[in-house]
Amino acid sequence: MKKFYRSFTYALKGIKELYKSQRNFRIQTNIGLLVMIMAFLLDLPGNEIMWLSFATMIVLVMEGLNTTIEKIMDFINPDYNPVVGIIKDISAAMVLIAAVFSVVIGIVIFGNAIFGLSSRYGIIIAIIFLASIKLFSREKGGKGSGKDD
Ligand SMILES: Nc1ncnc2c1ncn2[C@@H]1O[C@H](COP(=O)(O)OP(=O)(O)OP(=O)(O)O)[C@@H](O)[C@H]1O
Repeated sequence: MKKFYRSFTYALKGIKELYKSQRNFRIQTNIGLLVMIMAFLLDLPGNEIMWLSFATMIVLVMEGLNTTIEKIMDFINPDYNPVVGIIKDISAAMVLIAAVFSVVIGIVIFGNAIFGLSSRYGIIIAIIFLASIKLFSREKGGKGSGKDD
């Protein structure tokens, strides 16, 4: 039990470090808090609260992972290196994907609860995002870079 308590305090230290050093983590925490307060005030059903909690937490988890990867890369290779750049970019991309997922969940749930909107608006955002990935990642050959590992 003592060991569990110690691990918990280390984890809290990590959260404190993330909150103090990462602006994005602070913003995401505040948005998450707002989302949860709104869910409470709107008295949303349990399954919607679960989706909103999942969406909020996954963004915070991905931001933590992104920060960890950035710190590891800066530690093992403080100089400019294109591979480090690619690793950091991909790491940031994962946060963006989680954020878009959260926006889709937010639009579906709050859109319906506040404005009576159809869930289709959430689907539209997801389609636009996924289509944008294809559109902006197109190479001349039309099938990505052809450099898959
Ligand atoms: N050592 C490096 N070599 C090559 N490119 C890098 C390097 N460090 C950063 N970059 C590029 O700059 C971008 C931003 O990196 P950085 O580590 O500053 O992330 P950040 O999101 O600004 O971090 P922070 O959370 O500290 O503000 C990376 O996604 C990458 O494209």
